[in-house]
Amino acid sequence: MFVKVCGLSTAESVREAVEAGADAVGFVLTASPRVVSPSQASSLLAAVPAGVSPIGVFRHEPVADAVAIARAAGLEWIQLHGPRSRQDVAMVHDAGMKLIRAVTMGAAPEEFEDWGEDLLLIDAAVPGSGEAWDYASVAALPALQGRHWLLAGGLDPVNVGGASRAAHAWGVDVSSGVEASRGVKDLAKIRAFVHSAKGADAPV
Ligand SMILES: O=C(O)c1ccccc1NCC(=O)[C@H](O)[C@H](O)COP(=O)(O)O
Repeated sequence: MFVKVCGLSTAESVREAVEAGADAVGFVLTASPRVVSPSQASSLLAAVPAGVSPIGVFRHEPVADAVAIARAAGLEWIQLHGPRSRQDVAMVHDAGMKLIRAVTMGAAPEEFEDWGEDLLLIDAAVPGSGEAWDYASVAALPALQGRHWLLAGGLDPVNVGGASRAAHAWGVDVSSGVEASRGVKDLAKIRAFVHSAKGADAPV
């Protein structure tokens, strides 16, 4: 199970996610209670070892702006929320970067198709809201079969196992569910989430 922990803003929280076994860490570079500046994100990279992917998260920014900001921060991966096109995916790759394309669980069927992104992320209606949804509703979508995609929205250390199994997810992403209060990460919850998620696809 691939695990991404998002909305990290301190070196301690990055280290906790990495030591727990996270595969990716997310830095929010758009309007959010979790926002970090490009220079803060750049500093946090010191706590990210090779083999763990640091990802810059954007919402309404045009692709060119997101690419420029991520590049200034030293990031090679970006995560784009908001309405996007196949041309946007190509622009990210033409810039030499990798892409997580985020769609909401109620998106039109064509948005779940493979547009060439490196990973698809299926989220609640409002990103970073901590809002749970009917995870099983995407399990049988033909466009997802055999794909690498991340489940997000309202996950926490307790529900991640059942949610990922219900959705047939390849990986998971969390932010609110590992916080003590909005925008403030809880180190014990980060560790518990990564361990729960990593154990979720083990035989029971
Ligand atoms: O975290 C935010 O505030 C945010 C703002 C704008 C775009 C994306 C944002 N977060 C993305 C994520 O944290 C995750 O990809 C995902 O939405 C998980 O959210 P949560 O339900 O809080 O676990």
